[in-house]
Amino acid sequence: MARVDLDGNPIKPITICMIGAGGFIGSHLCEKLMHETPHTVFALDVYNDKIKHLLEPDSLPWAGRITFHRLNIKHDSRLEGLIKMADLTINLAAICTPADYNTRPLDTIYSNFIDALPVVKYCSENNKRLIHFSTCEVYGKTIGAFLPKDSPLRKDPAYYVLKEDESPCIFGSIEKQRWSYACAKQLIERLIYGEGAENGLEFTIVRPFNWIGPRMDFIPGIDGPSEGVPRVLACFSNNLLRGEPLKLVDGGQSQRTFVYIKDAIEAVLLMIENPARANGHIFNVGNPNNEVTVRQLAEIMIQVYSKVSGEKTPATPTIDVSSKEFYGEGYDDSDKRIPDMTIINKQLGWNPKTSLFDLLESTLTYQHKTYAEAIKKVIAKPVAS
Ligand SMILES: NC(=O)c1ccc[n+]([C@@H]2O[C@H](COP(=O)([O-])OP(=O)(O)OC[C@H]3O[C@@H](n4cnc5c(N)ncnc54)[C@H](O)[C@@H]3O)[C@@H](O)[C@H]2O)c1
Ligand SMILES: O=c1ccn([C@@H]2O[C@H](COP(=O)(O)OP(=O)(O)O[C@H]3OC[C@@H](O)[C@H](O)[C@H]3O)[C@@H](O)[C@H]2O)c(=O)[nH]1
Repeated sequence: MARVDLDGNPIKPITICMIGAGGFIGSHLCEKLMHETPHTVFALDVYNDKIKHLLEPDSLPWAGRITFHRLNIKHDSRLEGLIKMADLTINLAAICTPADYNTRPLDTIYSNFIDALPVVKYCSENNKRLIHFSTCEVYGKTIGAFLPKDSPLRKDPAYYVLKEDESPCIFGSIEKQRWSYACAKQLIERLIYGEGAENGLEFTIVRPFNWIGPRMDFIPGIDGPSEGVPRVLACFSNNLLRGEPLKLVDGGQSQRTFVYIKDAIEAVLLMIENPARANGHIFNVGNPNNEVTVRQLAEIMIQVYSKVSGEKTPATPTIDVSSKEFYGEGYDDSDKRIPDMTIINKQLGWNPKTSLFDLLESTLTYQHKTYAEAIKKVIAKPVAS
């Protein structure tokens, strides 16, 4: 049965240059493209651990449709040629773990702005379509965050719902270096938008709202550095696997909406295969129905993990820590992230399906299956004298 786009036109196979294909989102996107479409992928990244299962053995049904190119886009002459050979470039490459933003602000700014400049240039000069991954963090803080704590207006959606074509970008002061990432992402968005307006670049910008699922980041001391600080799903998974209390930064009062990676990848495939509907647009991709405070997230994960692992919940399941202690100087946070869904509904007819409980059940099942044995060995091993 020939595959058709949202307007009933047959979808013809294309070649995609995917930068950062070896990461969390990239690995799921490569899986989707190999399993469900005829498209060809050049997978560019410095690592390929998360996509190795797609690259070998040669007997895989899609063999030949995905090739891995180990390169660092900061300084690799192969980049332009690969963009020119493809029909579409998807740029996922970034330093995107908050623990780095205030501790490695220069690397963060270079990674999220400077290093993306040649990608945009090569696409624009060669009339190639670009799908660029930004972040919901470009919205920063809500307008409501500045209202008095007891103001009834805080309940008014006009003060907290985040809309691509209306909401401002509100960051903390310069010494709050956490915002180095979001501000770099804002400026690359503005550059891409300008290339579209002035030079006709066909672009789509994606603002992910906390996509979570298997293969996100790493478990410190197992498949990442012991001192590494990944994003909250991996931090909490690590604490649960080790039977440690989950650390709630500044009491875990910040709110987030989480969307299952598999739902979100559906939205990206719609953007890839419906260029006429996606070009020129910025899209929120998230699940407004899955809002929790970080403390509530911890509580649900504790409950689900004990169901998945059969282990009982430790006496002290959570502890509060200060952001200064956990992240160091210059941390700041987004208070609330609820995506307005009007534009993505209208253009692509996409909506998320998976509840927070269900996505956490499948993700923690994966985490427990993948890491529990290795963690037991590490815990059992006497500390090196
Ligand atoms: N996961 C989310 O919830 C989320 C939310 C908002 C924004 N994003 C954005 O989506 C994109 C992908 O995020 P992710 O969650 O998959 O992160 P990730 O860290 O798992 O993936 C990023 C990948 O880019 C690669 N990369 C970084 N710099 C590179 C370079 N110079 N050359 C080659 N490869 C390089 C990394 O090796 C990594 O594999 C990022 O741009 C991020 O800002 C993700
Ligand atoms: O162990 C932890 C880890 C994190 N947290 C808190 O959990 C919340 C989420 O933290 P994360 O590290 O997952 O990342 P954030 O949601 O703040 O930003 C992320 O959003 C989407 C993308 O732009 C990036 O992947 C990243 O910037 C923050 O309030 C953080 O302070 C804890 O309370 N305890």
